[in-house]
Amino acid sequence: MTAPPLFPRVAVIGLGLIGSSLARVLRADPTLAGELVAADRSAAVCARVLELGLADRAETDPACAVAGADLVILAVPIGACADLAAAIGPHLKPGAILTDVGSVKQAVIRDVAPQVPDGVHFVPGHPIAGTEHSGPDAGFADLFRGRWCILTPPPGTDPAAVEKVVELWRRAGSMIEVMEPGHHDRVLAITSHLPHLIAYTIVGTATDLEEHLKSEVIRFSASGFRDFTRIAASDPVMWRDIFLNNREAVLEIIQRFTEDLTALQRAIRWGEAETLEHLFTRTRDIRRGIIDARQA
Ligand SMILES: NC(=O)C1=CN([C@@H]2O[C@H](COP(=O)(O)OP(=O)(O)OC[C@H]3O[C@@H](n4cnc5c(N)ncnc54)[C@H](O)[C@@H]3O)[C@@H](O)[C@H]2O)C=CC1
Ligand SMILES: O=C(O)C(=O)Cc1ccc(O)cc1
Repeated sequence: MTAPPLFPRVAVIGLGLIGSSLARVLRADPTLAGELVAADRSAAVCARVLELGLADRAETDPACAVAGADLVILAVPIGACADLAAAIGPHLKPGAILTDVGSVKQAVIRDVAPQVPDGVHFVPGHPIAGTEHSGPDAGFADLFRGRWCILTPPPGTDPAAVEKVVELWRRAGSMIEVMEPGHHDRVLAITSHLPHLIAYTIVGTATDLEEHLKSEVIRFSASGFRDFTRIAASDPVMWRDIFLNNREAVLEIIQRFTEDLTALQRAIRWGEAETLEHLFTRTRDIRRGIIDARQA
């Protein structure tokens, strides 16, 4: 007799880039998941998910989708989590595990935890992997391979539930780190949220240029600007929600960034060659450190 899968029934809510990538991981490993139920508020997404063979069933009503599920994964924009948690909370099976993939953790915990009934285990998570694309066709099973996934379980969370979510991400090929949610939000403010904000700003500045200059920018765009346009093409609703929900940490890091930018502005104005070279040497060391860590 074969052993039952780790999660006999899984419900994935939100079948965009991340949800559909996870669905592909779950589909590929019968020892990981049994029945897979998809829920998305878009009927078109539900239909596409079934066409792609990513789920056994697809529902537009999340409450129907979570009934009887052993694992429920929220993979929707952060701003949708509060209402969604309220809608599914009463329908979660006792003993079920609820997890999410949101890019900000304190706000999601604030919005979701109060809706989680006793006996259901909430293990918040965040895969540090993605692209600028959205929707069920954009997902792929290898998205998480070799990338970090950060879990931020509240104190007192059942260790067996945390271990099961760790195992899910291990099977997706990720490396796992457990972190306090506030710390997660500060780290991501600098490593992910500020870079996206800078990209949106640079591309916005180029967009506002006079017409003739703008067409030259597009025509002759060198790789630096092109890289920024990739990031600035990321989903507007998702990033709106990230900035609104990681307000404190992002404002703090913008303040520091602005001070550093002003210092650079000053160095350029006054021709302080050494200041510029010194900073650019330090930043090159950071890049080398990242590459070395990846190869280690
Ligand atoms: N895109 C990325 O690179 C990464 C995204 N994340 C997080 O993953 C989550 C999902 O992001 P993506 O997959 O990129 O988004 P996406 O835009 O590709 O997909 C989101 C899906 O959720 C559905 N949806 C929205 N509100 C809903 C609701 N109330 N009920 C049911 N379905 C709903 C949409 O119809 C859509 O199909 C976000 O919270 C984001 O912060 C985490 C890591 C990377
Ligand atoms: O596409 C990129 O460069 C990303 O940075 C993807 C990404 C977006 C949001 C996250 O919370 C994690 C990863």
